[in-house]
Amino acid sequence: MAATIQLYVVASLLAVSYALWYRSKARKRSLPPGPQPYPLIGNLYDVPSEAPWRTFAKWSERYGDMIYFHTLGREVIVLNSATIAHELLDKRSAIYSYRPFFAMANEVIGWKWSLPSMDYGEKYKRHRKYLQQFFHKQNLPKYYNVELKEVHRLLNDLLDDSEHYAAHMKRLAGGVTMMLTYGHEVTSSDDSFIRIAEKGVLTIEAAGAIGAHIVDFVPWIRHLPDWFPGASIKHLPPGTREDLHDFLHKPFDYAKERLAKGTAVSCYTTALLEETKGEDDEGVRSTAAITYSAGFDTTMSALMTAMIALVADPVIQARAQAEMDSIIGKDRLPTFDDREKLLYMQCIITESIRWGVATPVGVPHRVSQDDYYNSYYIPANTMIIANAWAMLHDPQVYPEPERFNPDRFLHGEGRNPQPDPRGPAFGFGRRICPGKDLAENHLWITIASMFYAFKITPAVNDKGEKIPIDLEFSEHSIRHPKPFKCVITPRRTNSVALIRQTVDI
Ligand code: HEM
Repeated sequence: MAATIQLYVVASLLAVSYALWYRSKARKRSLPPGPQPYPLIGNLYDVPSEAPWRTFAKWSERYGDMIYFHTLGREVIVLNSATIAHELLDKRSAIYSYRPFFAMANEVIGWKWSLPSMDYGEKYKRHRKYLQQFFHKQNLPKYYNVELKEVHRLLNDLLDDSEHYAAHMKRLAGGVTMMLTYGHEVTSSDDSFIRIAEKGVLTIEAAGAIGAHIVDFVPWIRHLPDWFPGASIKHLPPGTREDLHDFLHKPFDYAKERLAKGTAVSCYTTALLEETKGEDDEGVRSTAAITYSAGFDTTMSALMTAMIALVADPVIQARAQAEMDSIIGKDRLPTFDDREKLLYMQCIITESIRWGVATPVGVPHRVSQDDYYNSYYIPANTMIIANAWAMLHDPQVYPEPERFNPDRFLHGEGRNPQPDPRGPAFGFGRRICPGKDLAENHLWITIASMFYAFKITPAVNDKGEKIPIDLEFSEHSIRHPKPFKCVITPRRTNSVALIRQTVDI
């Protein structure tokens, strides 16, 4: 009898082991291909901390456009093709709109209120609705006057002090956000709200690359008491929490106070405070703060990208100016009404969005349940990275991808325009960037106005020779063209008068 039981136990153990082995093998076989992992750490050392999107794009040559790897137990799938990203993230957005949990950024530093890192659910939907309704394409004409005012201020600043053009453009981008969000007017680069916002956004840097911190892989470390050996890993630079707190609260309190006193300038915060009648201050406060943290740096990147491209290529710049002269004439500055007619300028904006790829890997998504695509198995909770950089620099889709060439998007007889880059550039499905139309308006009116009013050329050295423009980008999670020097001169004799007239308007 005992022998029978023993035999039965051994047979059962063998059967269970075989089933587990078979399951893991079958699972492995049907996962998308990817680099060979090491035991336990997986592919931790295969993913470079600098510009991983380039490495992911290279992997496509070996593994195809859907690549699986894992690091310390976190499963990741990279999508290098816009078609696959569309199939999964757009068409199956009901299960692909979740976010991975990033313990360091969300819990340790305290960014869990922020929409881009918030998981999908009721609270997320409410916050998203707030942003979406205010920044809906149909509502944007209401904000044209704010944008025009800021752009005209920029033109005046460039006349007064063209050397610090980058600082003036920062003031412009920050100024539009602060006015639309809090009704606060930014009059100098040294504005106190901008300083608060800059410090607040910097706190995220304590997280290192998002998802690269040990706490992100071993989340329970965040619960260790500070005195516990090893807990130092979650220590933050002094002032981090205070800076983040000020960023969230100070501008919001200012707008709320002014609303109570009846002196508020109508803006995102006041409109929503009135709508929610004091029942969701937290939602209004956190979505207001996100307009700066998600919108400022990305918009700056797009502005600088378009600018450097036009400065580096005088032929493209002259062509854009000739088109503007033919549509606008010579006696007024551009307005939003000109946009539809300026087809080449529209292609410049589209090409800037493609060429610069401000957010090369966007924000990762998470799939909430097991799924299959083209017979590949996608395990529940896998992090999905849409590699916009690979999609927008794929030579099969965009020949000579490193070349800035607005003609790719020209329509007309005999032309075959290349795919619109806005999908990959602004993200997918229910998570698509809610500020995309605002950002594009901003980009359009700024670039059109600057190049209508000024001729902008590379700086010259002591010998009068042009200093070549370095078209390299700094490859952070938001890509920026490296700083460059240029000469900004009024384009026509009446340009100064046209710009100065705007001061009194
Ligand atoms: C050129 C400028 C911009 C670019 C390239 C850009 C790009 C992106 C991308 C790629 C995402 C991730 C989408 C996804 O998860 O699939 C995103 C999300 C987001 N963006 Fe933008 N963005 C820009 C400007 C703005 C502006 C001006 C605002 C503010 C009004 C904004 C607010 C947001 C928010 C709140 C999210 C999170 C959405 C969510 O998780 O549901 N962005 N953006």
